[in-house]
Amino acid sequence: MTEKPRSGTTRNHGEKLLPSSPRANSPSPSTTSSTLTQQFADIIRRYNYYSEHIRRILKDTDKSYCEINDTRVLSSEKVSRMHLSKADRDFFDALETRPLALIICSQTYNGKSRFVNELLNESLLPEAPVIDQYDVVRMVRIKNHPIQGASLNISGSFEIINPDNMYKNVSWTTVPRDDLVVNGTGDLHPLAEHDDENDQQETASLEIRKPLKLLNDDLQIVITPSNQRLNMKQIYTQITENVVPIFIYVIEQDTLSSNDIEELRFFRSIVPNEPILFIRIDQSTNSMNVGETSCVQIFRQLCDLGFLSILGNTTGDMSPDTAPLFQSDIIDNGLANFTHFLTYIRKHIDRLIIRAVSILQRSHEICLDLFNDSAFDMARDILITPKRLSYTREREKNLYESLIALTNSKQNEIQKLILQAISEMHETLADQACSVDIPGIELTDQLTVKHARDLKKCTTYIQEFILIKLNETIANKLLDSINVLHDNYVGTLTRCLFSLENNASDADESELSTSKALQEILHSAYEVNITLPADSNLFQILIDKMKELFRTFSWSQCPRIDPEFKRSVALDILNNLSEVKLAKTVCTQLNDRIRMSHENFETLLKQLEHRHSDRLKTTEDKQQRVRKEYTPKIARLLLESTSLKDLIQYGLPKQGREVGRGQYGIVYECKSWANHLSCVIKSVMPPDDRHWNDLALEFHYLRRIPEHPRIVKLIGSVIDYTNPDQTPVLLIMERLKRDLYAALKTRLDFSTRMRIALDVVEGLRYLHGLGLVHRDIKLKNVLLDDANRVRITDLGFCKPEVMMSGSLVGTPIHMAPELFTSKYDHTVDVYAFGILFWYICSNGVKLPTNFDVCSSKDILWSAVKKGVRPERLMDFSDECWEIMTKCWDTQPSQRPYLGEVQEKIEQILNNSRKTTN
Ligand SMILES: Nc1ncnc2c1ncn2[C@@H]1O[C@H](COP(=O)(O)OP(=O)(O)OP(=O)(O)O)[C@@H](O)[C@H]1O
Repeated sequence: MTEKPRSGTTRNHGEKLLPSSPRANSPSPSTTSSTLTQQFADIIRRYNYYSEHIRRILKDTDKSYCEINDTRVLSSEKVSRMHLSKADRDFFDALETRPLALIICSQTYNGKSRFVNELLNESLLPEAPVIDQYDVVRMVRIKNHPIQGASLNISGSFEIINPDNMYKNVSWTTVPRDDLVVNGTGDLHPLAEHDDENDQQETASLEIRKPLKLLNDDLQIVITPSNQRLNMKQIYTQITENVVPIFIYVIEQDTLSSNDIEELRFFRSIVPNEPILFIRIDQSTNSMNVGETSCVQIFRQLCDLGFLSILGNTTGDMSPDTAPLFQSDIIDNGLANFTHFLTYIRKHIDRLIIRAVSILQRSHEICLDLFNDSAFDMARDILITPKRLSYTREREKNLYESLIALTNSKQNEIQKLILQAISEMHETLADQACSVDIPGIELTDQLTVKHARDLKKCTTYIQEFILIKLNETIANKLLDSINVLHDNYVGTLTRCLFSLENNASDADESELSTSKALQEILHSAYEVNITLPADSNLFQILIDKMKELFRTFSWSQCPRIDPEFKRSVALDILNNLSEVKLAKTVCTQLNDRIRMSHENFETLLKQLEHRHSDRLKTTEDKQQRVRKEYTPKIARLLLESTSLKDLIQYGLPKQGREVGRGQYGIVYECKSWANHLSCVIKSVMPPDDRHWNDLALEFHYLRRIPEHPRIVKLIGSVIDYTNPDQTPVLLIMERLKRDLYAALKTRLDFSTRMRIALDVVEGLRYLHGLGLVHRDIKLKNVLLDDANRVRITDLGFCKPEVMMSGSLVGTPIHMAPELFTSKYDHTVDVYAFGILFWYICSNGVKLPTNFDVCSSKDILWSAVKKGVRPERLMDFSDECWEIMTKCWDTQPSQRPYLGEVQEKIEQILNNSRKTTN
């Protein structure tokens, strides 16, 4: 698409933007050839103008997404969610690179030629009887070109079919029959043989180039072939090749034949969402009167096919995603004037642009949602991870101390356990030892050992056998007594470590392994070793003890290694075990083991803390970039895409008289816009990028807030690009009667004022419930309707708590002292409400004297920081005074919940009503 100069750039603010809005620029009822050409040109200019904006927004969007991708503030999975789909990209590519084409279809060739000739206002195509209904007619492409010419083109190629078929020195005014009809004769014998070359000749299209006022580089006409042996799909591919199609179906017979119906049905099946404009013309070239009966009949047939609806088509609905089938339309008596035709073409083109801009808008919305979610996740991570780490440390310390205390206190118990195990198993073990096979020992016929060292081996083997058995029993008993602790501590610790591990999952592998290592240590320290497997330390202790006991054993007697010997060795060890010594050694060993594990745990936890603190630093950087850089950038793109959509659909709002002024903009009345009566236009001219961003965020958050009776309704937005040096952003909102400042000037009765206070609290609670903080509550941002009910406005500083980066914003007298520390939360709104409530109770707009004496903003702020607040006025009741003083408490944590404030004001209101009654 090429850039087109804008025309009619004179502008009466709010009245006219060129290209003008669809409604403001409706074609005149009777369209002559020259106005038709003019209006067509306007439509195409408008299309180019908006396309250019869309291209720019798309380019900026791609650039921003690239940056977001490169800086990895979002995971690649999230980034892929906001990227445009392949189908969307193809759509943009088509809009950018292809011209629009009116694709003219009809029941007969004659219908098409009559319509096209009428549209171009010249006899370009031969009509009946030169071409008859059985002629095989080529597809024709008509282009605007300064030099007249024609050629035969093969579909899908830029080549012409054969140099002989190039029409040089075309001088005709009407295309000769032979150039249009396949084989020139018009006879297509069904049994005629076709080779490839003949097929190409037959299906080649005729391209006509000539100076045509109606067309231009961005608009062509394509006439579908007639009676060709191609199927509908091939025809569809051929006629839509390299163009953005607008389908026109000319009906020139009384009804649709079964063949027409079949073709239309097929068309619908291959492109269900493509709308068609049906244009009914009469059969006779002379009469323009069309019979009503046939009109009704055709209408019914098209309804049956699903192109039209008895309820009326929805061409007025500009939503790009809804009911595309019913965007088809029908025009009766289509050649009489082209008014309806032009209206349809403009709406169709608007729909294309709206679809494009909606794709961008949706992508921006997804991106901002992802930012919001990730800002929330990051804030939570930054807040919770250190707490989780210290909790883990605490729990482990508790576990360690309890285990040490337990093992110390359990020495007696362990001693008893050992004694009990020995006595329980005494006989059984002795019996089992009798039948034990000792491997790797060579015995004589008398069952004696051949070498002295084998006797020691036999003895050791039986001793070990006994100890393994004993070990199992003791370990199980020990484990039972420590199980309670395991459940209490190890479970919690494991869970805590697991979540730390999960937290670190976005980070590198080493963090994962640290967490894993901690888990392993936990298990080895407090679980695995307590089960005392055969190769555990406890076992080794017992073996060592045994060795001490049996050092004096004499082997000179050379006993027989028979069951009796085995039993006596077993009994020896069982009888000589000292449970006291064993228990003590077991406890010491357990203590050592636990202490060692505890120290390991501490070392690794420190490492984990370091890694998390590095990670959290990166997270904080990301959080700042998301808050301060990317969110405003995408919000601005969203403001542009949404505003462009609104501009195309509803045009520029008409600006009425000024109703108010803020620091950043002027508010004008506007009688109606976008089907809304009584609106205001807040016109803001952002002086720099920062203000642009603030405005874009205000727009974004206000737009995302579900409708609520206490929050002003945003109807839409438009950026006025008329003057490229000054592009005011117009936010269109519902109109209210006045602001609270104006209302208090006229004085209000007590219950009305309490009602207003309650409404403000309700609105604030709603915003806080959505995670938003208003940050600029003041008299002028509280709007009142005719019944003095409130709608909170000016969400310029309103942000989700997780997106706030501690900026100093607000209106001085309403600003809480902690705003200067950069660390604050939603309670700044409670503070501001306290000041607002002071005004409400004072029933006026006079500054509190304590503030009035401050000669500058800085003096006021330093007084506020020192605790200076508005003075109590004579007629303040205790209850009201208590509410305001609590709300403006210096300590944010001491300020009341708005729910409590609401209850108290309700009580005050009820009491006042009772007194009045
Ligand atoms: N929707 C509305 N209906 C009626 N009047 C409105 C509406 N919105 C704003 N106004 C009037 O316009 C004035 C300016 O509004 P605006 O939101 O631009 O600025 P502000 O809140 O007064 O100041 P600032 O933006 O500097 O904080 C308001 O004080 C109010 O009187």
